Amino acid sequence: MEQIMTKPKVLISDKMDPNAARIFEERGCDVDVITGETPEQLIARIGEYDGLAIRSSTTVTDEILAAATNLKVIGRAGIGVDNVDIPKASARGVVVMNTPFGNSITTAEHAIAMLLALARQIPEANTRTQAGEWPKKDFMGVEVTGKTLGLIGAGNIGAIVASRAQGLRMKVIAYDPFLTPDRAVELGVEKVDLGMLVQRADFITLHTPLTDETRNILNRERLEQCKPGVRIVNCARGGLIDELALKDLLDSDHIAGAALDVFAKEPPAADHPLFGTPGFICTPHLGASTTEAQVNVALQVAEQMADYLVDGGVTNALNVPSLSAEEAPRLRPYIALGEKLGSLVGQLEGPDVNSLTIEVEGAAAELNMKPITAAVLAGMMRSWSDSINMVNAPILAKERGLDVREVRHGREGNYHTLLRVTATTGTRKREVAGSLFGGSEMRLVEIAGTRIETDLDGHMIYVVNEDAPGFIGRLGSTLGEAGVNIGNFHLGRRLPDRHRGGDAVLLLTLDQRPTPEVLDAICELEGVKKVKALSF
Ligand SMILES: NC(=O)C1=CN([C@@H]2O[C@H](COP(=O)(O)OP(=O)(O)OC[C@H]3O[C@@H](n4cnc5c(N)ncnc54)[C@H](O)[C@@H]3O)[C@@H](O)[C@H]2O)C=CC1
Ligand SMILES: O=C(O)CCC(=O)C(=O)O
Repeated sequence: MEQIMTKPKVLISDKMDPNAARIFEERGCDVDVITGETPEQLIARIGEYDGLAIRSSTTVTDEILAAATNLKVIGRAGIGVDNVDIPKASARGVVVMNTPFGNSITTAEHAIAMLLALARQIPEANTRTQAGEWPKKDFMGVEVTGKTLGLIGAGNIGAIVASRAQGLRMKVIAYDPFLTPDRAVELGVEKVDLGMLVQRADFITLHTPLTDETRNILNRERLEQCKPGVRIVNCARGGLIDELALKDLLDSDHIAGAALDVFAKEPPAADHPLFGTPGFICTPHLGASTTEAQVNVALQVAEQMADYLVDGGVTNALNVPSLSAEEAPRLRPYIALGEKLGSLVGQLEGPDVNSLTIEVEGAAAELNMKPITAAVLAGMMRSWSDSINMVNAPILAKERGLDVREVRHGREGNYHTLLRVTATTGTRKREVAGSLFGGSEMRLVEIAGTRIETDLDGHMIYVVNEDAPGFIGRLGSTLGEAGVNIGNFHLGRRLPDRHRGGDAVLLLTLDQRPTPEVLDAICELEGVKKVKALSF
């Protein structure tokens, strides 16, 4: 993917284990650690950075992204990315990554700790005992052994909670629309619907992201349907539970206990209605706060971001396909070739292109095609519109309704490796092909049905003319009279017959950009059918 030639600059804007800064430095990045800034301060600063490493305190809004004119990647040292406007980041071509496993054990352990704390009312018993009381009779707890735990969300953290709860001899049921029956068997959990879960569970723990579907998943109605005496733990995201309804149902003793690590608004107001409610306990979003988890996520986010900024590798990105740091160097010349071929068809056909076919053959057919396709799209659309890169090009192509096909040929062709791009508009079809010589030197090898072999570099002119004697001389004189020097000259006859008297295709590299007057003069030469200035 995109590679930075100067030293990449990274900002760590949230409190993060120092290993992150160390890794960035070791990987050749300049790094600043500046935490606790206001959004305005971040907006003023962000323009100078290529990478932004965050936890949950920094909220990356479109305003911040708009000011982040150099930003290539945002790395979340953690799982939830609801503090990043991912659609806006994608539209601006910024990769968003997270570390999906680094803190999952820690967060699952926190959920189990909260569950046991609720079952035995440990926080309040502790407070009163240390205050000099001996309130033994006020704290009758419940055993968890033999009780039913209802998991809402059985992904990474939910699965770990299930295994720990099974160790405590609990029966685990789970509501997760994406949980397959096979996976449920593997986890040893019973898959149920949400209605069934709330009716049967003695304890409920939540482990979903906050989405439009999960917001208020435990709303007042669902909370009222819960088994009387239920205890609920949320170490996932605020907003999954209706906090006011939770307060009312704790007050009425329908719910025996609730433990929140996360709140709809963080930090919550000092007079939050749940504070002081009997049976309610909370922690300040501590789910991921262990030494082990913070080292894990810091190391992982820094390695991933450096892979991208230094080598072009992409891991755990939420808005682009993965590309390993080993694959990236092999793909880099194809990405460059794809961008050039895309740019060529984009310049020749303009924004009328409505479908694009990308074919790979020979050695190219062994590679991950997604980055090559993204490069062709970026090259093509960048010739019509600014701020396009490999991250936002596939999204913008989809928005435009561009039909994009990828074809991988097993056949052996004339070239060791070949990338062919065919763009169609309502009326025309444009086919170009390129190859790599010596592993990395790119060449255009076919255009308009004509075999040719040229670099696509600098200022060029593309000419289609009737193949007749004297034309090249007249063209040379026209350019010479205008003071335009020809650097390179490539000529081919159109396939398949390549007969004399048909059309010829010329690609000229010039030392300077041709003026509109020069192009008009070439257009007027006898036999000229098409002239187009190109630049790469
Ligand atoms: N308190 C804390 O400090 C931390 C909180 N978290 C939160 O925990 C959440 C879960 O993390 P992981 O398990 O790693 O994520 P995950 O992506 O592995 O699992 C999420 C699960 O939720 C399920 N899900 C999605 N929509 C659902 C719906 N409408 N109803 C029921 N299930 C649904 C998915 O199918 C998936 O299995 C994260 O999204 C994050 O917000 C994560 C780490 C630390
Ligand atoms: O970074 C943190 O402390 C919060 C972790 C978290 O919420 C997450 O990883 O989703």
